[in-house]
Amino acid sequence: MSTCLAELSNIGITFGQRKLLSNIDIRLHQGEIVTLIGPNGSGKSTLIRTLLGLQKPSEGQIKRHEHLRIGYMPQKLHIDPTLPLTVKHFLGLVRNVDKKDILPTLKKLGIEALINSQVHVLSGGETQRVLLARALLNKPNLLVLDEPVQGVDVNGQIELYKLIVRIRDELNCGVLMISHDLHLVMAQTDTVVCINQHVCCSGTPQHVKGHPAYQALFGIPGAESLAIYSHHHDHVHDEHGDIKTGQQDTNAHQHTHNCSH
Ligand SMILES: Nc1ncnc2c1ncn2[C@@H]1O[C@H](COP(=O)(O)OP(=O)(O)OP(=O)(O)O)[C@@H](O)[C@H]1O
Repeated sequence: MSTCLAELSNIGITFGQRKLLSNIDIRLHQGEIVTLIGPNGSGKSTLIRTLLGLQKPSEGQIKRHEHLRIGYMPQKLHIDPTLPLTVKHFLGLVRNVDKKDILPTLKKLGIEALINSQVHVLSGGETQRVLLARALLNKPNLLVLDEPVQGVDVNGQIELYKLIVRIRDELNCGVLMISHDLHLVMAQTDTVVCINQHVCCSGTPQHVKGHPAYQALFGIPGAESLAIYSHHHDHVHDEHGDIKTGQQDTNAHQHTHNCSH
C-alpha cells in the first residue's frame, strides 16, 4: 500500500443547530485520485476546507503525513477585475515560489503563451489551468481541487481531467477533487466517495455508480437512454425481417433492453 498522506476519521461538522457532516472517514494515499461527489450544499467544500485546516471539525481527527504538502485549487479566482495583474505576477505571489518554475509549470499545462496575459481576460478553461499552475508551484504531494472543471465546456472538462491524471502520473501525488459528474470523471478516478451528510457509499466508480444510495441521489444512470430504445411492437415480421402488412401481432408488448428477440 502506498503512503497515506492524510486520514480523516469520524469527522463531524456542525454550524449552529445544523449538523452538516457526521462520521466522515476518508484516507488519501500517494498516487491515488479520490473524487468527492454529493448534492449541492452537502458539505464537499467544507470537508476540503477542514482538510486544509481552514475549518475546525466539531468532531473527529485528521492525521496528516509529516511531509504533507498540499497544492490547493479553489473553485473560483477572486480577483478585482479592475486590478491589472498578469499571469506571471499572479503566480509570482505564491508563497516561497521559485520564479524560475513559473514558465516550465505553464508549459506543462500547455498555457505558456498566457504568461503575460491579464488574468481577468482569461477564458474559463485558461483560468482553471492557471489556478492548477498555482497549486503545482507549491510542489505538492497532495493536490486538492475544488471543482477543477467549473466554467469549462464538456470537451475542455475531459481534457482537464486527463491533464490531472497526467500530473498524478508524473508527480505520483495524491489527488482529492470535487466533481459533479461521475460519468465524466469515471475513467480518471480510482475511488469515489459520495457524501450527503455522511458517506453514503464509496469505492470504485463502477461500484458507486451501481450503489442504491448513489442512485437515490442522482438517479439510475442510463435510464433515460433506455427509454429512447423502448418501442411498442404491434406488427408481425416475415422470415426476412420485413413487416407483414395487415397483420397485428397478438403477442404485442412493450419492448425494453431486457427483450432477447
Ligand atoms: N462557516 C459557515 N457557517 C455556516 N454555514 C456554513 C459555513 N460554511 C458553509 N456553510 C453551509 O454549509 C453548507 C454546505 O456548504 P458547502 O459549500 O460545503 O457545500 P458543497 O457540497 O461544496 O456545495 P456545492 O456543490 O453547491 O458547491 C451550505 O449550506 C453552506 O451555506
